[in-house]
Amino acid sequence: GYKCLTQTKLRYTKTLLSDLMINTVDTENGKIFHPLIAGSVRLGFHDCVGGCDGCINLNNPDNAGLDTTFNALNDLYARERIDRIMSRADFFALAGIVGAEVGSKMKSGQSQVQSPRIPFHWGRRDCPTSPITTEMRVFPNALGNLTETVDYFRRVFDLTPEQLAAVLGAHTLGDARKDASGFDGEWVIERDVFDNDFYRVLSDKTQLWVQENENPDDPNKPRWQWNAKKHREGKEGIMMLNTDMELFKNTAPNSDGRVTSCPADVSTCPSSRLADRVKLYASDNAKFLADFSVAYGKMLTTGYKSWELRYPSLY
Ligand code: HEM
Repeated sequence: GYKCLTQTKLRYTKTLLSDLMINTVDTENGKIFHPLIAGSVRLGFHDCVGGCDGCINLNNPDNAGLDTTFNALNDLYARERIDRIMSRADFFALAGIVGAEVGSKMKSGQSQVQSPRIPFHWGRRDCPTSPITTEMRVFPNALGNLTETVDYFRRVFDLTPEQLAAVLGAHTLGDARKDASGFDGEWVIERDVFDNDFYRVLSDKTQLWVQENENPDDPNKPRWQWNAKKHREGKEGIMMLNTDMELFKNTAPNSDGRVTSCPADVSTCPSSRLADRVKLYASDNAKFLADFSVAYGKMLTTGYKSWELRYPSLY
């Protein structure tokens, strides 16, 4: 096991991670983005389902799309001998934290940045086959309704419904891909910027939310999602998953994820019980970042008793 982690070594590892995230770029539709920012925040979450253990099963379809981030982080961990400093599970959790921090600084033309402050404790243990595993963990169903999602996050992460509403704001980062999850599009225009934009877009009626199936040819794998008609003229596809939309609207999807009550205009469905939270976060970025930090920080300690994880020491 690891005996101690100093603030100095923690700061050093965080710098390696943020440099990697800033220096790794990709382009889509002629726009540059930093895929490891979103990927790291998602990986931090996925590694902690069933307990944070530094082990990912890339053959689980719910991990589709994580491979780029997984490989880049594992390369860094090996190349810089971070295995001398912390477990891989600690490293993945730290990457999630750094992803949110770097994303919060990606806003252009902003004089004063508001950043999340996610607590980092260390002492996580890796599974014996780290970084890979054949274990099949169960991830939330993107076609599901609010009750299912609230139950999942209470059971798996001990989060309250309000904390669920806060962590889903992570979807302001990154995108969903046809060749990964089968869903398609970005949640907001600026996919690298971590702020409360997810809630502003979600609660914006002028987006004209319409439910569409992105995979109509395979009846066994429906991919119902909410597309914003406002942006559909261009290539930019702004979308929400059912589970995102359910934070704001009570859409009553059936078991396939299809909505029949308001598919052509979500604004005609009634408000969900978390709609006021969505509006609160939409109007208050500092409050969102504070609540996100607590809830995501809690997710990143899943599977450990409080005394098993420690703050880094000063010396
Ligand atoms: C109801 C719960 C959730 C569902 C159903 C869900 C589902 C998904 C899906 C389908 C994708 C697209 C994957 C792809 O096609 O590449 C995605 C991406 C993402 N998710 Fe979630 N997610 C949930 C909760 C969360 C949480 C709690 C976090 C972190 C706190 C998170 C962070 C992300 C990020 C950052 C991406 C973008 C990844 C990238 O661009 O590489 N998600 N999620």
